[in-house]
Amino acid sequence: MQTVSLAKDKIKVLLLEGVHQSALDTFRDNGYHNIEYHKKALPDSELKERIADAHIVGIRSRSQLSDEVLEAAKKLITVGCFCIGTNQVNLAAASRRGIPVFNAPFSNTRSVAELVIAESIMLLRGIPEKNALAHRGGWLKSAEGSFEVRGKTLGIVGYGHIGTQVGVLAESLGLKVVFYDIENKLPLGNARQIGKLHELLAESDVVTLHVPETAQTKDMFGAAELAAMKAGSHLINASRGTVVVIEALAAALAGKHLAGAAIDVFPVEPEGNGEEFLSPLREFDNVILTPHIGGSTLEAQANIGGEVAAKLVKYSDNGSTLTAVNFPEASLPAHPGKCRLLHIHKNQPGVLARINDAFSKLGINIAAQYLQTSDEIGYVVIETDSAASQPALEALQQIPGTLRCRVLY
Ligand SMILES: NC(=O)c1ccc[n+]([C@@H]2O[C@H](COP(=O)([O-])OP(=O)(O)OC[C@H]3O[C@@H](n4cnc5c(N)ncnc54)[C@H](O)[C@@H]3O)[C@@H](O)[C@H]2O)c1
Ligand SMILES: O=C(O)[C@H](O)COP(=O)(O)O
Repeated sequence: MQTVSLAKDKIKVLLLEGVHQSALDTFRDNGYHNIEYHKKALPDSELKERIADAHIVGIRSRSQLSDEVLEAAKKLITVGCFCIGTNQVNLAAASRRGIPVFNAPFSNTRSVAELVIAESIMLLRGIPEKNALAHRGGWLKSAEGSFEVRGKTLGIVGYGHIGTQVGVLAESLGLKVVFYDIENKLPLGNARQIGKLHELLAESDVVTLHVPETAQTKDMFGAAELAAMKAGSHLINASRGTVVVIEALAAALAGKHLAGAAIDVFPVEPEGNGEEFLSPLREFDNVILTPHIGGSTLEAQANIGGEVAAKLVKYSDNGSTLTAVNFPEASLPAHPGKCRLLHIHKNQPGVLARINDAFSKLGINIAAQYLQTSDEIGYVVIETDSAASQPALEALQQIPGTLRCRVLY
């Protein structure tokens, strides 16, 4: 069990993958100066070493926080994903250890949507192959296979934060928008939800994928889905590399069933900028290949840095878990003049009663109390007078089912 009650200069913040300067500024502005910063993701063994004494860790999509890595992170109180995806973190393992995980659900969505729109235009004009040819000294001035996007149909798979923005931007260019989602979604503008994926595929000139990485979306686009797409249509994937079976896509391109594709994410991506990018798609001039940069604009990165760092600081200072992706969400007011105890436990009957009973026996007055639960986790926040903080913390540590306790002054 972990007990953390530390001065800010003792709290180590480990930031990886070159998160934006705005994250460092936010930590420093809030009194967190013990920051270890790395421009890249770390190999597993080094990650385990560096994370061992970290209280707060910030990553992007590259670092894998597996059960094993989290096991090595004995002091970790919270994780920030400075991106949207949280599939790189074993969320269940983090929950089991009482570690809330935060992300930036909106800040890079516009950047992805803009890229997708640009790629749709490029693909329908046949620009990728004309561009590639020109780089090799060729000249292909022809209207053959070159189309306006106006009046064409864009099929969006996953109509969430990114998919909806893609739809709105696409309509402003005169595209018809259809979408497929496992949930019933409010269609924006004139967009139309289609209940069956294959029906969407049959009528779309461009299909763009915006689903998260889940067990259900793994290999979601294989040979059958690609064959169900209109002959001469295009596929865009800026979601996750596991969603498309890349060999099946290569076969659909080789057989000329698809006229082109734009792929930003891959089943296996290079560890860093120095490493060679290997993919069966490299041979196709009609495929736009981008190195997972859908969300990589300076605007997005600056916003994400400030947003996620602020969430981590707030959790560390005040206990708020609002928008945590794996944890009961508690929005907590400031606690001037009181000490705040955070108690994270397995969600089992009787914990709150035991806490109140223990405090009552010790004569500790509870000034305020909050409880939020999820299936697995219970999160109790208690305010007492500062003088009572130590006995209160000791009492909390004895409660059966306790995963972690922390005191905030
Ligand atoms: N390329 C990049 O740099 C980049 C940047 C940002 C996000 N992303 C990826 O894009 C994904 C989507 O981002 P978002 O902000 O729009 O997420 P979101 O959660 O707002 O939307 C995802 C949508 O997909 C739907 N969905 C889930 N499973 C589905 C399924 N099996 N079939 C159809 N629909 C399904 C959900 O209901 C939801 O509407 C992220 O999870 C992330 O992996 C990539
Ligand atoms: O999940 C995301 O937001 C994207 O995949 C971007 O990830 P990145 O921050 O590693 O570019």
